[in-house]
Amino acid sequence: MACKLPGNTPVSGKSILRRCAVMLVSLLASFYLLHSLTQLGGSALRSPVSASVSASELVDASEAPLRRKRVLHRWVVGSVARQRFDGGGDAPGPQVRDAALGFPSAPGKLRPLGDGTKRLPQAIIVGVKKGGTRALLEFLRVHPDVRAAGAEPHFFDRFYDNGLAWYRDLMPKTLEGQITMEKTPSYFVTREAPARIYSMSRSTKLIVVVRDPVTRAISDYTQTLSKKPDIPSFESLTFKNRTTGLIDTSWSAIQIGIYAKHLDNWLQFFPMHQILFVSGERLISDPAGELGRVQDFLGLKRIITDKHFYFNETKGFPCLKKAEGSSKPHCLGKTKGRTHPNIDPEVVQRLRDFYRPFNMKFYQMTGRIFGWDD
Ligand SMILES: Nc1ncnc2c1ncn2[C@@H]1O[C@H](COP(=O)(O)OS(=O)(=O)O)[C@@H](OP(=O)(O)O)[C@H]1O
Repeated sequence: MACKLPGNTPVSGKSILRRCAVMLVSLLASFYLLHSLTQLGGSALRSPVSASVSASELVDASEAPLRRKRVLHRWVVGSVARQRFDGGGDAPGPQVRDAALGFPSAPGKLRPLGDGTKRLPQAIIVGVKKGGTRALLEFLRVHPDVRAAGAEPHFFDRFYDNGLAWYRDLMPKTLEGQITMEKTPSYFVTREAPARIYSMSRSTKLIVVVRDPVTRAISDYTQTLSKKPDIPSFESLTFKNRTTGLIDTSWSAIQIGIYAKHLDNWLQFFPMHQILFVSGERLISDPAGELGRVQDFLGLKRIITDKHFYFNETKGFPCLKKAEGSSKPHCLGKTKGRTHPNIDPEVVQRLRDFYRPFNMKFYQMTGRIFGWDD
């Protein structure tokens, strides 16, 4: 390698050799440093992906930034945030995602990462599917003393074998005095759920959002239809035998709405005063009113009031003026508030007749007339 010195400065041969050696050493040192840095950065960013990425994920280069964001995300907030993304119909809005990532999307109640402790939930929204459970949780998390897992953990029905430590790890960190919450609507109809929740903590507060079982069934069917457009009609699924008019109570869309029967199961473990029933209908017509009851039940200061909501004409539902950790208005996503298909009025009437006695029993048990049979 030729060694030239800048300018025409007269120098001795020995001095040239010394300077050349110094330059060579520093050049080698720089190369080594650069190499180490790229190795470190490269492997750190790559290894979590290579461990979990599938071949199909690798083909689309346009996905790369998103994937990196996901990896970063996994590092920063772990499984809690991961859940926030995989909720299917319950996918959170961008502000919630940014908050989960620890990005300060807006001034609010975001605290530096690492604050607080992960705790098992003291209150759980246990049901019912299509009752309005997502709306309730999104509204509740506006409260500074409520922190909630984003997506549905399904611990007490699907993942119980994973153990309580696994479950706790899904929870957000909370500070002293804050309530940890989650919602999984399928718990309400899971036989084992009451005993399991009881064995976690007998003082767990339970919330059930209930809705007219007929519209709930149609809503449930609408959701299934959106995923599997080829399923039989609602009318044909409703009956075991259409001519005899025998209702198929084994169809989950019908079964879930027999609230009195499921509630019986919970009352074997929890006293009535530990369960709050929220009207899905009132949650739409008077969200602040229902949220007032929920805050009282949870022992929270009534912070969420009328001022937090506005009625969005396009959505046809109440929305938040400001979502948690954001200064922007926030409505629930497209999967909430779907248009239902028209159902044969005779079938609807038949279902109303079917549910009436169960509804009456439910009103009696809960001490609240929900008005589904007016
Ligand atoms: N504010 C607001 N915005 C949008 N949607 C609202 C709201 N409040 C209640 N609802 C009703 O919530 C229904 C979905 O209930 P869930 O969130 O419990 O569904 S799920 O079980 O989690 O899939 C959903 O049912 P569908 O109308 O059938 O889509 C809504 O009627």
